[in-house]
Amino acid sequence: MSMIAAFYSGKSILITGATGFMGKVLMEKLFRTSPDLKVIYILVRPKAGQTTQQRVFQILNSKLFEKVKEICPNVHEKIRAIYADLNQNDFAISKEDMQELLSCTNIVFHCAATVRFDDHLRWLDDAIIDEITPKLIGDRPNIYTYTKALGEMVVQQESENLNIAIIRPSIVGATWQEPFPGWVDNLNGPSGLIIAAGKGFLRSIRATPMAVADLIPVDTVVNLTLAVGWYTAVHRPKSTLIYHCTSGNLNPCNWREMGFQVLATFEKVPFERAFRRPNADFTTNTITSQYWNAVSHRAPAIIYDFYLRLTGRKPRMTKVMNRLLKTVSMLEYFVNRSWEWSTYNTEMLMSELSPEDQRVFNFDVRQLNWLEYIENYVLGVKKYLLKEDMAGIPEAKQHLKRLRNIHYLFNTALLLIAWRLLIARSQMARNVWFFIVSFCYKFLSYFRASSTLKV
Ligand SMILES: CCCCCCCCCCCCCCCC(=O)SCCNC(=O)CCNC(=O)[C@H](O)C(C)(C)COP(=O)(O)OP(=O)(O)OC[C@H]1O[C@@H](n2cnc3c(N)ncnc32)[C@H](O)[C@@H]1OP(=O)(O)O
Ligand SMILES: NC(=O)C1=CN([C@@H]2O[C@H](COP(=O)(O)OP(=O)(O)OC[C@H]3O[C@@H](n4cnc5c(N)ncnc54)[C@H](OP(=O)(O)O)[C@@H]3O)[C@@H](O)[C@H]2O)C=CC1
Repeated sequence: MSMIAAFYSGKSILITGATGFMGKVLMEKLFRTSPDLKVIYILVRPKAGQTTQQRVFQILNSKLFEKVKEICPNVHEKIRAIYADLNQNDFAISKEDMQELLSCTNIVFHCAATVRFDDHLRWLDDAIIDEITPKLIGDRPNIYTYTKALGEMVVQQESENLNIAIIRPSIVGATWQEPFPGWVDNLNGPSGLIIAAGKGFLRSIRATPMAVADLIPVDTVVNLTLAVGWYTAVHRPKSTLIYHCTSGNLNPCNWREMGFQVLATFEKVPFERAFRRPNADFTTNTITSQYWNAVSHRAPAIIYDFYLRLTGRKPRMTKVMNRLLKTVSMLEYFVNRSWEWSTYNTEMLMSELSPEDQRVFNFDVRQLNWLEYIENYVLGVKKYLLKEDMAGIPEAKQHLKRLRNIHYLFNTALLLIAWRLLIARSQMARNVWFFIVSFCYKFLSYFRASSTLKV
């Protein structure tokens, strides 16, 4: 019997950010392993024209929750969606709901956050904020990392007699094993770049090939989170423990290996209707990177937009490319550095788990096979983000062959034009050209003569 699963049975649990990537996987795992938990309160705000109830309905009807619905058929009765907006005073939670939460909640998992890198700080006048932001964030690469640090500080300062723990995941990726491999539902982190590369938009990135690609599967983060919840409540450590949920020092993989495997998977399962053939060059040099941005990214976008204009359609590729390059530039900080995270607390926790718990709540990233994981990740991006059917693979491969032929044709035409221009302007180029032509002619004549002799 899993002690962790038993711990959550009969409990009332509050999750913030349950509609997000990690929150959904957390909720799914809780229902699957502790189906007799009492209730999960989730703080939800209406979004994109959907009410809070519609959002919950959509989550429960997604593929992610298929297994849960078999194990816990009354799952919808065990979710209590509470209207909330964490940006508002008292989170905009009604008095009755707040009362219920305060009196019934046993455990809180706080996952909500805005994960955009460029959100604005709000408390002051915009002009003042813009001026002081660089000073406030100091060496940090963006407002996101600065506000995460502030969040940790507030939690530690205000915790009083609560048992709390902090989990710091690195770059969270698709599921490794549970409830099935490769599940992902948003464009953050590597997922957006995998799409951009697979569709042939992104062909070069300023990244350090040997830097550690510290990815961590979302189900690993969730398993650690649930184990931490159990340990913190049962063992009540004297101080607030920080758990690094990272792969870098236990099972490192670098960006070069990762890029290579991503490209290898595109060969087997290409994405549909690619703009260009997928390729991923990593360069550390700023000038080379700018060159590739001009030649490999902006120029094809401009040419394609020209073609769209010629055929009476609205140009759009330059806009898409500008957005993509902006996103890539925001992620560059993380792909050009390696960090060493202490996994002392995480390993200590692992040693405290029973063999059964180590199996059910596995967060031992040493068991992760990167090649298999990345292949499943790319497949997951294709299936769950792009919603592409596997039946379309032969057509996608044909399309890539056509793109390759267009590429060869285009390059040959370019070479001929360049050569023609050179010949027109330079005596030396003309001499080289006549030398090559006469050499080829003599070569062919010799072979013709020798084959005639044999006959
Ligand atoms: C073979 C190569 C593999 C190489 C693989 C390298 C992986 C290298 C990963 C490093 C990753 C480090 C991460 C560490 C720490 C966290 O893990 S924190 C969680 C991660 N957070 C993020 O990734 C957020 C990054 N994104 C942003 O901050 C904002 O989207 C940006 C970059 C500022 C863009 O803002 P914006 O111009 O206002 O654009 P926004 O309205 O957000 O979106 C515009 C369009 O772009 C799309 N979009 C948004 N985000 C993305 C995205 N990430 N990608 C693509 N499209 C996107 C939107 O869907 C939208 O499309 P439409 O709806 O218009 O059709
Ligand atoms: N993804 C990653 O690579 C990493 C993530 N993390 C951290 O893990 C946590 C979860 O991230 P992830 O699931 O990827 O992020 P998502 O963007 O997928 O989810 C964020 C969640 O927070 C909710 N939220 C944001 N603002 C508010 C608000 N004002 N009121 C109510 N709810 C709000 C969102 O609700 P809604 O659906 O309504 O927008 C959503 O449920 C975050 O704390 C993040 O910083 C840490 C390291 C890496």
